[in-house]
Amino acid sequence: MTIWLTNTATRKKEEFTSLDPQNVRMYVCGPTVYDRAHLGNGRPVIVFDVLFRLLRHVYGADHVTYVRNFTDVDDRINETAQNRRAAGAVGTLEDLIRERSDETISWYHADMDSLGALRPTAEPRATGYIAQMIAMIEDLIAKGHAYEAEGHVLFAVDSWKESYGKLSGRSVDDMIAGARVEVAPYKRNPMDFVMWKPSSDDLPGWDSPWGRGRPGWHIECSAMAYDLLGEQFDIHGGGNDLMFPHHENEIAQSKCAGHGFARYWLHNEMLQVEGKKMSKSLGNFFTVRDLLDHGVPGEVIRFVFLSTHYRKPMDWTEKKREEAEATLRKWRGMTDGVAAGEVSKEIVETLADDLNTAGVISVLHKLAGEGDAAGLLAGAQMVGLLTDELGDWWFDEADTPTDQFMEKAEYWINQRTEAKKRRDFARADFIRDRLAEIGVMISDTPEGTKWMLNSSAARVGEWGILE
Ligand SMILES: Nc1ncnc2c1ncn2[C@@H]1O[C@H](COP(=O)(O)OP(=O)(O)OP(=O)(O)O)[C@@H](O)[C@H]1O
Ligand SMILES: [Zn+2]
Repeated sequence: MTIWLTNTATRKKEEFTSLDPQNVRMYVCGPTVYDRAHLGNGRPVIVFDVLFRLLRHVYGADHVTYVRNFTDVDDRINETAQNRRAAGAVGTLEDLIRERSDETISWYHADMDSLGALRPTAEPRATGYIAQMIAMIEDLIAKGHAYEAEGHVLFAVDSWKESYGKLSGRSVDDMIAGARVEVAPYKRNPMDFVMWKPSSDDLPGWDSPWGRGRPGWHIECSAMAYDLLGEQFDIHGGGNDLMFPHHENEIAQSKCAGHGFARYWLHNEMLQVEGKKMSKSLGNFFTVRDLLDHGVPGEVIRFVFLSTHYRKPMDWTEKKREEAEATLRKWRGMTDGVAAGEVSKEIVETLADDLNTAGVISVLHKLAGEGDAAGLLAGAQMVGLLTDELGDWWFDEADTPTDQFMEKAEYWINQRTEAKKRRDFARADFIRDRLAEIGVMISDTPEGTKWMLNSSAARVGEWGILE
């Protein structure tokens, strides 16, 4: 089985070979944990989850290491903590920062679990690797690739000028001409970037050979990847918005430290809103949680993402949501109670062709059309659809109320109406609450009391609790 991946570093679709098939290693840049993930942030999570699943399928589940970090050193996190302190929250700034990061990480886990993403093998937090970052910076200074200036340590792009910019295909001179670079007086070249910066007393900081300070963003990924995956590893991923400067800078630091670093670079395209990247800074975003809270199942979100190839821009539309939901309802109905068969060769080959998830969905439609429920289930599960974990939004026809259930429900709803007429509100509320436990959700409307079945209620159909 050959996996083909489009390597940004060469701009070609290449045959993937692993350095060590016993331990295939992948690093993906994770979120900065200052706020809820927006829908766009969900895209790389799903794309690299699909790659993780494919690698596990081909090399074996125990032979793949997937690292995705949490960036928990960031001025936006500091700001939320400072605001909380200003609003009267107790604790040191460090405590409040920790609290904010912990909270954001738990939201991130809950939201990404809802999209059916497997947890990576390791999820390092930048604050746990400060010593490794300092060691790497010292090494780069010793090798002549970095210099200290006014409490900052900067990477000297001129020390690696011929290679800097290769990934994104620009020369240092082009970058200077095109970029809005921060021109700090202590920079030797305007493209030099910060690896360490000083912290004032009201900011988090760590002791270092250059005084109390904190790391820049890029060195975090270089140091964590080195520590957890070694000098060289197979795949590095992230959104294409990170290609420059973040990935370019990771490469410069790691290569100049003498590491082979990543062999294949994969970048997902952006989720857009009216032609622009969905992003926090543009304010054109909604969160994954917003959608889930509005009743859009995580499985439907996942399906919509899989319908577009990862290297194409896409947007979120109501029409896509509807179609995804209708398809999933049909497939769930077809595969209910069915045991998964073998994953077809066609599915694996399609997926292995540069993660052609849209192609996989076409094959799944074909299997559904042929009535091959076992094959459909196995193929869908290969890309994380139709799994048990994602199934709780759907219930099968057998869950629609029987006549007997309907009669009972109507009877008790009438009892409640009578109780309300008698102004026996305690009794009315008792009946309403017991009905909810049984799975009868009622709402009082101007047209009278309406109800619907909630088949995931705690005690569906246990009428005894009302007698
Ligand atoms: N609109 C988008 N579509 C796809 N991927 C995105 C989008 N926006 C961000 N990402 C990806 O999400 C991951 C987490 O990014 P990060 O935490 O830096 O985002 P952020 O700073 O919160 O978001 P923003 O880019 O909106 O300011 C990165 O891999 C990034 O490439
Ligand atoms: Zn990174």
